[in-house]
Amino acid sequence: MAVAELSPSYKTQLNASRLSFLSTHVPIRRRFDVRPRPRHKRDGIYCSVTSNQIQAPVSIQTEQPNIKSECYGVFCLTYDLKAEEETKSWRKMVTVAVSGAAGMIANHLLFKLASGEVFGPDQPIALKLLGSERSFQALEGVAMELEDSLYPLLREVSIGIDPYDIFQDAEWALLIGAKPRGPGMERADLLDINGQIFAEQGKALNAVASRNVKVIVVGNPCNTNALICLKNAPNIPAKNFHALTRLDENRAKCQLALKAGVFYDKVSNVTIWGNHSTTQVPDFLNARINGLPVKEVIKDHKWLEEEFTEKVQKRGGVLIKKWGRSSAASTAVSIVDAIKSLITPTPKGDWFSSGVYTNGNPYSIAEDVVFSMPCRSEGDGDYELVKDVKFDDYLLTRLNKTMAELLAEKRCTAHLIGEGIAVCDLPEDTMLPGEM
Ligand SMILES: NC(=O)C1=CN([C@@H]2O[C@H](COP(=O)(O)OP(=O)(O)OC[C@H]3O[C@@H](n4cnc5c(N)ncnc54)[C@H](OP(=O)(O)O)[C@@H]3O)[C@@H](O)[C@H]2O)C=CC1
Ligand SMILES: O=C([O-])CC(=O)C(=O)O
Repeated sequence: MAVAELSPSYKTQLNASRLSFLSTHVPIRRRFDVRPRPRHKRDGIYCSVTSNQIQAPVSIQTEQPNIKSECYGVFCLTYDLKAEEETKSWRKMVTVAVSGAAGMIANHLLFKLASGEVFGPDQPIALKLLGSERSFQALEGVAMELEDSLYPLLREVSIGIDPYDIFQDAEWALLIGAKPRGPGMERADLLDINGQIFAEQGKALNAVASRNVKVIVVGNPCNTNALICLKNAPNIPAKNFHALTRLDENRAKCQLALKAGVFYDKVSNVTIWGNHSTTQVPDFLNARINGLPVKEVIKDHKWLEEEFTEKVQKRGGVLIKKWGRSSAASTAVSIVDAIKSLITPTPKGDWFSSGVYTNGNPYSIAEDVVFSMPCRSEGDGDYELVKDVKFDDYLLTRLNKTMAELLAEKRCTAHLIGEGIAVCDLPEDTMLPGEM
């Protein structure tokens, strides 16, 4: 299945005895074994997991023809880490799988993950990058850039096109890859095409990922993709699945700060309710500026109800018009924020937004959908929904609209979640933030 490749630059650096060691004595072990290794042996960085269709040039033969995959490139090097005192205080490796890894968002995100910015300066990381035949070359390019960045914490990188390989033992799965909606494409078609991707990835996570994997779905339509993914992964707690609405929260905070003339760290308690679409509801009723209710600080309530809400809902589309492509850097930042919100205790009195499974929610939101709601975490990867939030007629009317949209998306993907035949009666104006 996998074909070994030694990147030419490394080939030239290796002396003959090392090469002969690699070609004959590479210990055959699981690629993603992250247990501490005796004698501080370290894998190289770059390992490829490919399917039969991908013809990577062969340069290392291990003489065991039945081996499904093997290390290659710099990933095959071994190092004596005895001298590296700092590694003694490092934590156990964390394994992070990323789909759409050759895409624009991933191109920002991967380097943040590898740098230690996300999981901390004592957290070694294994990155497992999922692409496709279409993107495999680009994926190799991404892996090469990761190699060349010499991140001390980045201990393993593997690339591949089979989610059953790439999701093996994943503790985090950041699902970014999804087909963009092309001109003339019906939203129902988009839901179906992407839904199939997420159904397959849900099955793969169910089969091979860590039982406590945390899944953040970014690829759009992310709420319904997350629902499809979790429904296809019955052995993983539904609570572990998130749809990314943190970018919307960040956008809302920015607009409120701008209007109030304060720096955005003064804005707290911002909830995005519902779907990551133009029906999303940025909640200014419960949000605070300098600890005060937003409505006491921003007296222009018409602006809040009309301009602010629409600005947040359509920010993605305005940016696409200016930039010519959708938000990538700020999305990557918001994925980092979303992860950090789960692995660090939420500041007292505050909360964060995430699209999560609605079963058991205290707000009377329909069960069995993925809906963005206010969450708090102890920093253990888990979260609880915030109970003390207020509702008024304005908020409730909009909550009902975004809920109706999500229920329609769910009906439209019934065939992917084991609920029979799909019926697509999506509201006409169902749009992603980037579509306008
Ligand atoms: N939730 C949020 O807040 C946001 C979500 N998004 C969404 O994130 C996703 C990724 O965005 P971005 O990284 O900018 O997009 P890119 O187009 O740069 O990358 C997307 C990746 O998706 C993969 N993909 C999977 N299936 C298909 C398919 N059938 N056809 C084409 N490509 C496919 C491709 O990788 P490969 O070939 O390797 O599979 C591609 O590299 C999009 O769905 C976008 O709408 C964007 C911004 C914000
Ligand atoms: O619509 C898109 O693809 C981009 C998007 O989600 C956003 O900018 O929020």
